[in-house]
Amino acid sequence: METVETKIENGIGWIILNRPDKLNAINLKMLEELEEVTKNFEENNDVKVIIFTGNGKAFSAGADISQFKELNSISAWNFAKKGRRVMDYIESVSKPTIAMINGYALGGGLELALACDFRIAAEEASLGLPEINLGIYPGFGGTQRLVRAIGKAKAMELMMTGDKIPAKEAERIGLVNKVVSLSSLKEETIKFAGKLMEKSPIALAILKHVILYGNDSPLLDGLNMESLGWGVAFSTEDEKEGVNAFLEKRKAIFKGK
Ligand SMILES: CCCCC/C=C/C(=O)SCCNC(=O)CCNC(=O)[C@H](O)C(C)(C)COP(=O)(O)OP(=O)(O)OC[C@H]1O[C@@H](n2cnc3c(N)ncnc32)[C@H](O)[C@@H]1OP(=O)(O)O
Repeated sequence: METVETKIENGIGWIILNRPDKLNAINLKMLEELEEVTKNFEENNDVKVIIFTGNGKAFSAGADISQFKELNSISAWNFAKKGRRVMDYIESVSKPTIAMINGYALGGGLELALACDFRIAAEEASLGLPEINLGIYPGFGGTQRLVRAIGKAKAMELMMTGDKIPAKEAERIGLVNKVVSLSSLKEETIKFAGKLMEKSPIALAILKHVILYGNDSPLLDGLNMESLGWGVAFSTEDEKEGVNAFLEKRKAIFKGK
């Protein structure tokens, strides 16, 4: 891989954006590699949780602006569609995903973080969608995901002013789940991932699907999805284990079966 590093450690699949001299700006190559490594981790049984982060002082400063010089309306549309497809894929992965935001998360970088299930940020991080300052606007799904994450008023403010906000403010408005010091970011993120790894991966996968797609559907469809998925959970060994463990007053050990 040219633009991302990967490793698997203790059930965690790490995807590390690796263009630190360009603040991990997302070019076409990185988009392609992100898709490939995410697919590999989705299919690898050793990976229970996927964590995205960046090398150096940024998570990612967004799409690579230097590539914009060559774009016309059609190629820009195609670039945006490709980026969107990759972000949609990352969002749809059946395993829990965490964006570990170590520094700048701007533009397409924040859009990548928004495609993850959870965002844990360092106090020093700065977040925003500054595309409007380039005469464009978010194109990797941000116009839709940010509104759903924090509500229309704040989302419109962030996108239409292009202001960057510190991690603490991002936490206050519900854009990130947790803010910790940079020195404890990795440890705290691993601890959070550990909590997820104790759960049934099948129940998590069904739950994630119901939350994501149920909430984008009419209420009745979402509620139907919830009941159907709830029934499906009863076909698993994990459900039997969870219920038996409670009744036998012991900790459940889920096998993902
Ligand atoms: C077609 C589909 C598009 C999908 C929608 C997404 C759009 C976007 O994401 S547009 C990009 C939005 N992001 C930005 O506008 C942020 C741009 N960067 C900055 O404003 C600053 O770099 C900074 C505030 C994040 C950090 O400033 P500073 O600490 O002073 O660092 P430098 O500016 O010197 O940056 C170091 C190095 O990195 C290059 N770089 C930074 N961001 C990008 C980027 N988004 N694209 C390409 N290159 C970037 C910067 O040019 C420097 O490179 P050198 O000059 O070669 O050292």
